Amino acid sequence: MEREVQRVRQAFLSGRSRPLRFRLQQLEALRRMVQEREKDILAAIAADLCKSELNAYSQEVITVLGEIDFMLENLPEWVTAKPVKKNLLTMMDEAYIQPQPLGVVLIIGAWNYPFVLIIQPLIGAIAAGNAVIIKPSELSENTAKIVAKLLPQYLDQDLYVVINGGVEETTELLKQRFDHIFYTGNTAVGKIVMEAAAKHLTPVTLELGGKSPCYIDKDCDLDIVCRRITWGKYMNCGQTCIAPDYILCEASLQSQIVWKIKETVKEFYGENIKESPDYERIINLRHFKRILSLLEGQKIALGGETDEATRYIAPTVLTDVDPKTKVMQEEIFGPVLPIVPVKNVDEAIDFINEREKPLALYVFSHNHKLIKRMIDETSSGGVTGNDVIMHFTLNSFPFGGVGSSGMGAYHGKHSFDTFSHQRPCLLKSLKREGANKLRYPPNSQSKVDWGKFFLLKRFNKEKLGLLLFTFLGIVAAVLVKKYQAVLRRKALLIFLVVHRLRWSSKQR
Ligand SMILES: NC(=O)c1ccc[n+]([C@@H]2O[C@H](COP(=O)([O-])OP(=O)(O)OC[C@H]3O[C@@H](n4cnc5c(N)ncnc54)[C@H](O)[C@@H]3O)[C@@H](O)[C@H]2O)c1
Ligand SMILES: CC(C)=CCC/C(C)=C/CC/C(C)=C/C=O
Repeated sequence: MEREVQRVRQAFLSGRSRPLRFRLQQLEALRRMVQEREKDILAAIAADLCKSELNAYSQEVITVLGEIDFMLENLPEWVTAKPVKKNLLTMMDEAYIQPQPLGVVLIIGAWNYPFVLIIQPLIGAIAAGNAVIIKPSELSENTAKIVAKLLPQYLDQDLYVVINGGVEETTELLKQRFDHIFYTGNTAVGKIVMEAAAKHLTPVTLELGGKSPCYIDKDCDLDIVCRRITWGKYMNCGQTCIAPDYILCEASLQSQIVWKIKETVKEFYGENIKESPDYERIINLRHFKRILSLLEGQKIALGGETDEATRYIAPTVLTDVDPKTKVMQEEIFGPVLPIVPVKNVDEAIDFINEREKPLALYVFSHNHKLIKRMIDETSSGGVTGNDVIMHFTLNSFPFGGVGSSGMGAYHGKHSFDTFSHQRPCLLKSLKREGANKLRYPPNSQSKVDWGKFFLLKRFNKEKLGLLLFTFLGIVAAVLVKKYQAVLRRKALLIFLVVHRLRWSSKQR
C-alpha cells in the first residue's frame, strides 16, 4: 500500500497533472470512457443494486457527464490567477490568488450510488490538478471492479489509481499520508477517517448522512406533495443519503398522506411492485435485517411486505410514530417512511433543532413565508422547498453536510475549490526601499503613524475620486504657472491668426 501511494506521489511530483491542457485531456478521456463503456458501467451498477439500466443512467451517468462538461467549460477561467484588492503599502506590487493542486487525494466511496459517488469527486480532483487514489465501496463490488478495469485504459495510470478492498485495506490505506481525504459514507466511519487523517494533519471532506426531515404544511397541494415525496423516498429503495427520512405534519393529515402515497406507489411501480424494473432491492442481508428491525412495534399504514431471499422491502409508511422509538433514532436508509405528528410549524422547527443537523431538509407549503421561516430557523446541509432531492442536481450549489451530516462540499466550482489550495501571491520589487523602511527597526511614533495611515486608512470611491481630482488640479496649476509665458505667447498667436482669417473673409 505504502509503495502504491509513493508511486502516485512520484507521479504528482513529476508535475504533469498540473498544466491546464493535461487536465482537460484527462477529463475528456474520462468522458470518452463513460460514453464508450456505458453498457459495462450500467450493467455493473444494475448487478450491484438490482437497478434498471435506465435508472442507473439517469441517476448516475447523466450527473457525471454533466459535471465533466461543466468543468471543461469553466476550468480555463478557474485556473487563472485572480488579482486582489491592494492597500497603500502594496499599491505598486503584484497581488493575486493562484489556485494550486493539493497533491495526492484519497477518495473513499459508498455503495448506494457506487459510480457517481467516486467519479464526481474524481472529476473535481483532476480539474484541480491532483493525483488521486480511489477506494470504491467493497459492497458494490461489480462497480468497484469495472472502475478498476476501465480507469487505467483511459486515464494516466500512475496519477489516477483504483485500490479495491474492504475494511482491512481501507484501514491500511488510511495510515498513509495524503494531502486530502474525501470520504462518503456513514457518520461512524467518518469519525474513523477523520481520526486517521488527523495523524498527518490531512484535511478532510466528509459526505455523511443523517435523518432528513420533511415538513408538510396543511396549506399545500397534497397530491403533488405526495407524488414528489414518493419519488424521492423510494428511489433506489430508500438508499439515498438525501432521501426524506421522515415526515412531520399535523396528525389530521396522516390518513390523506398515506392514501395518496399508496395511489402514487401504484402509479409508479404497478400492482406488483416486485415486478417493477423501477424498484430496487436492499444492498445486503445485514441492511435488510437492520431495516426490518425498525418496523417492530410500529403501526404499518402501507406496505410492510418483505422477502428475505431477494432482499425486497415494499414501500412502507408508518403512522403516529413515537419519536423515542428506534426508527426515529437512526438514519433509515431504506423504503420505510415514518410520519411523526406535530401540532404546528413551531413544534416541527423545535423537533428538527433538538436533533443532529440533517443532510437535507424539505418543506412543503403554498405559504412562501413559512418556507423561508423554516429555512431561517433550522440548519441542514441543503434545502429544497416544495420538492425533494432536487438541490442535488444544481452544480452551482455546494453539496455537503453540516454538523454530524458532514463537512466540506463539492460539485462544480465547489469541487475545484475543495481540491485546490488558494495560494496568495504577493510580488514586490527590490526597488522603492524608501516606503519599506517604515517597518524596519528602530521603531518610532512617526513610523507607527505612517503605518496606521498606510494600513488602516480606508478610501472609498468618492474620496479617491476627490483626491485624484485635487491632485490633477494641483498638477494643472503647476504646469500653467511653469509655462505661463509660453502659453501667453501661444494664445496671442492664435488670437492674431483667427482675427486675420476673419478679416480676410470679410474682404472677400
Ligand atoms: N453525503 C453523501 O453524499 C452521501 C452519499 C452516499 C451515502 N451517504 C451516507 O453513507 C451511509 C451509507 O454508506 P455506508 O457507510 O453504508 O457505505 P459503505 O459501507 O460503502 O462505507 C463507505 C466506505 O467506507 C469504508 N469503510 C467501511 N468501514 C470502514 C472502516 N471501519 N474503516 C475504514 N473504512 C471503512 C468502505 O470500504 C467504503 O468505501 C449513509 O449514512 C448515507 O447517508 C452519504
Ligand atoms: C434527478 C435525478 C434523476 C437523479 C438524482 C440522482 C441522485 C439522487 C443522486 C444521488 C447522489 C447522492 C449524493 C446520493 C447519496 O446517497
